[in-house]
Amino acid sequence: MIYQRHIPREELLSAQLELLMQHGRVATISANLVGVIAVIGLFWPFSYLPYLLLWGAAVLIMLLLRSLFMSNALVERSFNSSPKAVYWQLVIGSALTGLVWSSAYVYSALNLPVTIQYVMLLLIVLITAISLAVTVTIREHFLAYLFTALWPIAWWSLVHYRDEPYNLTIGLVLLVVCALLMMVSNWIYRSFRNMIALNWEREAMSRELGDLTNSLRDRNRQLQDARRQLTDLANIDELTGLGNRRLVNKVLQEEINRARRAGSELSLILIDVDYFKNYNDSLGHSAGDTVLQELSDLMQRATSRAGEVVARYGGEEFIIISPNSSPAAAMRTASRLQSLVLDERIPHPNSEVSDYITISQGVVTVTPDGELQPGELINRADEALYEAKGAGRNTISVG
Ligand SMILES: Nc1nc2c(ncn2[C@@H]2O[C@H](COP(=O)(O)OP(=O)(O)OP(=O)(O)O)[C@@H](O)[C@H]2O)c(=O)[nH]1
Repeated sequence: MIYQRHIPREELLSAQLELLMQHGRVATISANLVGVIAVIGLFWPFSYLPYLLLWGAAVLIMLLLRSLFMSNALVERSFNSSPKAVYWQLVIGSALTGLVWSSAYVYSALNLPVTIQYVMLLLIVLITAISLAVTVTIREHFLAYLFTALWPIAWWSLVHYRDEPYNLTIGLVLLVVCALLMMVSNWIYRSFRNMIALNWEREAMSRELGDLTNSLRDRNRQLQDARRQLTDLANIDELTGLGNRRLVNKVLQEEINRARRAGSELSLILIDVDYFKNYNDSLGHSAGDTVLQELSDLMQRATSRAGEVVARYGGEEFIIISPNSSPAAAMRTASRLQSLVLDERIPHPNSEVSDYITISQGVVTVTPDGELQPGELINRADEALYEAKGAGRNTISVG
């Protein structure tokens, strides 16, 4: 489920701070640096040089500290851990820079030719415009600058309207400019904030989508496992743990196809317990079950060739599918199984052939042609088994 989320205030502030420092750092510092150089150039002929240089050095140190602070905050990502602290330091830095420019203007108005005063005003307006463009992601950062740079100049000009003919105009125009800039900064700031919030929401949603995709992938894997387990269960005989008739049909078809392609031999051994009905009747059905389980273990021990499959074909009938197996090899497997069963000496109280459990086996080997079907192969093995039964049981007959 995807929810419409709204960016938490702290995260919004962190994102704004990062944007401001990434994009505003170089531009703000460069604009102020150019301003300092311009002031030194303009004031040079009219001021006491050591004081001017001292002022320039102080402002440069402040700019350098501001730049270092921003670089540091970006590297250590302190705007994430303590955004409020970074916010206030940036706002204070901005206010201090504004004060530098308003005081420089007042100084020029009081001590320097009027042309220099106007050039200063132009310079400060330019720096303010640059500041607006690059630092407005934090509105207060820009407003702190505006109210310490242009705002004091406006009021100073109005108060000293008699000193210069244009002071009144400058004061009034600057008040209007300040009001306009406040409106514009508010408008740009809102756009930025929406952009950041939208971006955050998009990232949050894509993160959630990623989580959803992962959990869907997990569920899919679980379903596939469950399906595989179900298929396995459907192919397994519950009593003996061997493959069942369903598996025999599937494997036999596959092995016939493979042997047909490879032109190789395929052997089948059909096994039946002798006088098993009598055994059940004498010792009970559950004793019969135990015998079937013991025999299935022996069959697995008797098979050793790669790809051989032992399965319970039904009732007390078992089957061994032996790929790439010659008649001689199949006969060896059947003989080994017969010996193992006899060696086990499982008492049979009512067998006409032995005092112990015995089995009869029908063996058939084919090199499948284009026509051979699994059923035909089973029938041939069944006929051989029938022969073995007819020959007195506890025997192996080859079909
Ligand atoms: N205990 C037990 N008996 C089973 C199971 N499945 C089939 N049988 C029994 O196996 C016996 C098979 O008997 P028949 O097919 O008459 O053959 P037989 O008595 O073994 O005689 P021959 O095969 O001719 O030697 C039946 O009594 C079935 O009830 C099983 O899962 N457990």
